[in-house]
Amino acid sequence: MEPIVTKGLTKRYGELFAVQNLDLTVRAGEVYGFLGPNGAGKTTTLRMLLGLVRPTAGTVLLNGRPPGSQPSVGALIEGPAFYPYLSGRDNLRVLARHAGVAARRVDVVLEMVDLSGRAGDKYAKYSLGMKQRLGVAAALLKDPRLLILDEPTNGLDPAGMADMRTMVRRLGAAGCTVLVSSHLLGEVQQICDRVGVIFRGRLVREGTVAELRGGADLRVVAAPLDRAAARARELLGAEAVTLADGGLNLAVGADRAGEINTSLVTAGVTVSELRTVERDLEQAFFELTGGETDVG
Ligand SMILES: Nc1ncnc2c1ncn2[C@@H]1O[C@H](COP(=O)(O)OP(=O)(O)OP(=O)(O)O)[C@@H](O)[C@H]1O
Repeated sequence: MEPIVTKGLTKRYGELFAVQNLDLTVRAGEVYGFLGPNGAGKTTTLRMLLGLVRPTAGTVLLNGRPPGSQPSVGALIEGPAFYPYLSGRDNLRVLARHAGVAARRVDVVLEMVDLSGRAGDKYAKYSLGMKQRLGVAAALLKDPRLLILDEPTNGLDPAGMADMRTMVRRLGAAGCTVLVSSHLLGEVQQICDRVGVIFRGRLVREGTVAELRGGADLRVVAAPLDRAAARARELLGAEAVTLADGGLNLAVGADRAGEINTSLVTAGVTVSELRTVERDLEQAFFELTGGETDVG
């Protein structure tokens, strides 16, 4: 059974469709990146997944059941409320008692988020990254099979972000399904198996990081460039050829490199460079959202 399936999920606020007709599937055991610029509808979607916001239309199934109080789902959706004067460990003990979770689980989750060494320190003394990780620890208390994290790296310094990434990867490797939202491509690119891109409330792409990148381009530097461009357009079609940085970017696979080289040389073009370049996710994201990103 899939941990998350939404069908036609929609939330309207007055005239505004915060989320529109969203079909999302998160598979068991994967780390799924929910990527989109600020205001794209990520938080609204996650709130609907957790049953905190009522959809205008559409359905959500978590492990085959409608959202609600399911022990198999943990979430960090907004800064969790902790007692500043209690230690991290004591804060978790309070939560564990409320949730009916055995006290010994507290040290297990502290270890999972790499806070064991600082568990006795007062929450007020924690860095933002440690506070966020304690929030994740709280979400893990009930040993959920599905973890939903809303922008867990928001506001963190690079070291805090790296710690959070390591932690999410480790949870994924341990068999937990994780849905993590972000407006930062780099984050998602580094930790996620699959990515869904949301823009203006709609899911505009879904796939693996590699699929989203759309494969590689061929980069050609040649002279005269105009003749090279004309020949490449004849061979590959105009839409596959882009002039950039004093060369050509060709949207074709590396398997055509030899053929392209021969064709250019035959046309009297001198080829000084011909190599494959990976398109990065940032470029794909930029194209999908028409440049309206908050790429960090
Ligand atoms: N309660 C609400 N009432 C009216 N409009 C809302 C409400 N909640 C969200 N919106 C609007 O819905 C859109 C999507 O917001 P949402 O918070 O889901 O985006 P987001 O992708 O999570 O962005 P961010 O990263 O900035 O939180 C925004 O235009 C927002 O202003």
